[in-house]
Amino acid sequence: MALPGVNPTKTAAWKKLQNHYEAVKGMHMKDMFANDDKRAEKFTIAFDDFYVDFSKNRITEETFKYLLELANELKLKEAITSQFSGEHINKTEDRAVLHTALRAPKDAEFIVDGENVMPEVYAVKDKMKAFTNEVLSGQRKGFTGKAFTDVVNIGIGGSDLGPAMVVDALQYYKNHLTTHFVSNVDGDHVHEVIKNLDPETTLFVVVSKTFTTQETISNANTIKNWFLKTGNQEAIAKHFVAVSTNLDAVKDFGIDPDNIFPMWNWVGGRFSLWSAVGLSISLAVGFENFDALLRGANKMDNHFKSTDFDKNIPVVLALISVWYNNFFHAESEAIIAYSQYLNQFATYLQQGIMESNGKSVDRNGDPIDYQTGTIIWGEPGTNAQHAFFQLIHQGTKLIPADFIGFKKSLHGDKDHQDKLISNFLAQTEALMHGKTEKAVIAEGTPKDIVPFKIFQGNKPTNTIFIDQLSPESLGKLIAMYEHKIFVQGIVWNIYSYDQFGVELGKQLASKILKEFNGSTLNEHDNSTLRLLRHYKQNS
Ligand SMILES: O=P(O)(O)OC[C@H]1O[C@](O)(CO)[C@@H](O)[C@@H]1O
Repeated sequence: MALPGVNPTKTAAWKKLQNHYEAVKGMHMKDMFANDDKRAEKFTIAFDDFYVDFSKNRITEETFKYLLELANELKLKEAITSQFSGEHINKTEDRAVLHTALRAPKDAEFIVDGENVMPEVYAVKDKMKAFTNEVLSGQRKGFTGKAFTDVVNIGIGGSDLGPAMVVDALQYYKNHLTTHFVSNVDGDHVHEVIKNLDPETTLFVVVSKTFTTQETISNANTIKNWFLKTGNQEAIAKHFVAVSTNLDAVKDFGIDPDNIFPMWNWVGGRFSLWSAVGLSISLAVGFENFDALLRGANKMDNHFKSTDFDKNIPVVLALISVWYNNFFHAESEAIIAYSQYLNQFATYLQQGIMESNGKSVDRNGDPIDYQTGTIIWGEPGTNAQHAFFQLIHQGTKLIPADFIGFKKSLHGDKDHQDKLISNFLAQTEALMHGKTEKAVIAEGTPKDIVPFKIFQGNKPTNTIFIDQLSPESLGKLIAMYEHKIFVQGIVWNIYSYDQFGVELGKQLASKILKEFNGSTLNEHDNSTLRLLRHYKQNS
């Protein structure tokens, strides 16, 4: 069954929400809490080691009811079933969307075009496990017989951001290998990374679903040429492996067919870290930890698939985000993780969320006249507090934020942890409560300074409180956002799994690249033409 193409703004629930918004928009959350001492209890979901409090939002029980009605009216349950059953819900590319199969148990069944993909999934997992163990034990060696000390992941977008974020997030669990990531076509990136590497002890993992991406192929070629200054063609087989769906192109590049880890078209790039794209994760933290990451994601998949919507974390977070995006006209959402380990988490989610839901044509092919994908940004707390929190607290924009925190630290420094978590809790309280004129005056503030010290409050946040950062809890957290993306795509009546919006710039860049070497210039607007000439003259 194809996903329906219903304009959400035409549903009965949307109309109810629209009217209801007029009644709610002026309410202060402070009063909502004062009038209902069970509010936090009602708007909290506990699942496994996750405690998600969404009570500090500008919602009432009525809002929540209408949002759930919206999900039902738009047939979310049926859409979830379509996704998990391998239907080609990525209609514009005619593909199934089954990253969930990658983290399912071996005896699960995921049918793509009439065939259960689980045996293939597990064959690749077994290959990853064996390869990881051989590298880590030193059994697999470089061309001069030395064990590997370094791994370089060469990829971009989904072939870089997921592995890079996870390796950084799980650095506490890391082993002796040093992991590097080369992504940008900026030559300074690749040269900066290789300048201190020893070709005899470095393993290169070229990750590209298509194996045609300009950045990745350029970086891989630069590294191969650098490598060939020391090693010979035969040595390449020991030092280069690839992850791709394009097996012929990988072979043409010169990589030994035994060193290819396949992936599949039913895995989108930005949802691929669970596949062999995660090889550098497995190498960095060991296969057992990689598997635990997958296990965590699978637990979130089951929660998403089988929990009623009112207790379903991804569904609730998605609907609340729709509430702000489409009724309050909030343009962005901040992701603030109170863990330095999650330093790259917001950057990673930018691709997941913005590449998926940054669309303006609906599932019928018609232009959309309502807001879709939100702008995602963020930095870890407490650093973010000293950077941009001023604007969230006292600026003119409404910025709903997810606060992610962990009850226990990894190094066990209770003094630091108490300080960190006191900030984590204080910020959402301050954002909700604000500070009244009366309170500012009571502090003895000079009269002319009083207006500047008032905080309106009423700033929405979700608190995602997790026991501890582990491969498993990280897997759940990532999967939680993946499902949120899916739900929002269903509500907004868009296709979340293509990314045609990145193509135009790529096409023009390849045209311009040719003009650098030729004497004739193509037709361009006057600005681009002058810039192009400026570059040609001065480079
Ligand atoms: O893995 P590939 O094919 O090199 O693609 C890299 C990235 O490029 C994109 O297609 C567009 O940026 C992403 O969706 C993808 O993750």
